[in-house]
Amino acid sequence: MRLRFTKMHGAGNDFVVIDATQQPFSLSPEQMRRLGDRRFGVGCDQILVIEPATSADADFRYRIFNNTGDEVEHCGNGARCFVRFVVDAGLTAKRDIQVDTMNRRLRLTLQDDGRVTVNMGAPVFEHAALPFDAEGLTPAPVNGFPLWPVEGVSLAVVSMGNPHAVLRVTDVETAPIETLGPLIERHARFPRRVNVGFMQVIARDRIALRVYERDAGETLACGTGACAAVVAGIRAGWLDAAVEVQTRGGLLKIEWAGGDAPVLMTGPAVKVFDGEITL
Ligand SMILES: N[C@H](CCC[C@H](N)C(=O)O)C(=O)O
Repeated sequence: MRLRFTKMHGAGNDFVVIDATQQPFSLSPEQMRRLGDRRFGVGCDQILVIEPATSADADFRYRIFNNTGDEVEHCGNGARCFVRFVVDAGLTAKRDIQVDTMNRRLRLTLQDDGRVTVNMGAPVFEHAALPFDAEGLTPAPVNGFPLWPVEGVSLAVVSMGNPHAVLRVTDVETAPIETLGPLIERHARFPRRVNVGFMQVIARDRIALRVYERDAGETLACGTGACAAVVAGIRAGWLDAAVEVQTRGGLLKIEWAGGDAPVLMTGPAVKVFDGEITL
């Protein structure tokens, strides 16, 4: 089938965006994998599919597939690229947009400087939300926030709609991403696997972050991972309510007032090229 797409990135986390409001979308998992393959297809971390809204007060629905073809619940960098796409494609005249993902309602605003602010919803700490199996583990609380011993490190577990395990490291450049990342990503205590964040606290308002993502491996940035890391850092008493997150692909700003307040993420969204592919 011939498919029109747009290649985009948010802080280096890259996407193939499919407008399914203007063309039928029905790819098999194998076709999705080929689309996402950096040698046999277009190549990306995730595939974003834009669909008409299915609820009255939303403007769109947007689905996210990792480049393995697995559908997932949320993608923060992708949400920003989604807004850039629908505005540039003339699919909406709005600049404040409401979109439904698999399990959340996001509110997004395209700023005058071209950055996008996303209301990412509130973090969830219940283990069933990830899911995380803490059976038999004794947490080591920091400032009353439980960190869980897994594979010899202390993990904060946070759901942003998708699952995150965050550990604090002294230097992200020397952190054992390649070994510990996959070990935790597919650890038995995370039955639906997990995104693994390695956070270096530089100051109370600045961290460096690398994320070994579920399915995709290390990406240059992870929006939901940045939210999860800042939330964990605030709960542990290491961070203030507004934090600049340095990722390998660029800077994200994350704000969280605590409790059941939503996490706000602001960052870039860039179109790279349009294309067509036959799958
Ligand atoms: N790999 C993630 C999905 C993409 C998240 C990330 N790209 C973001 O910007 O939030 C997962 O399986 O939950």
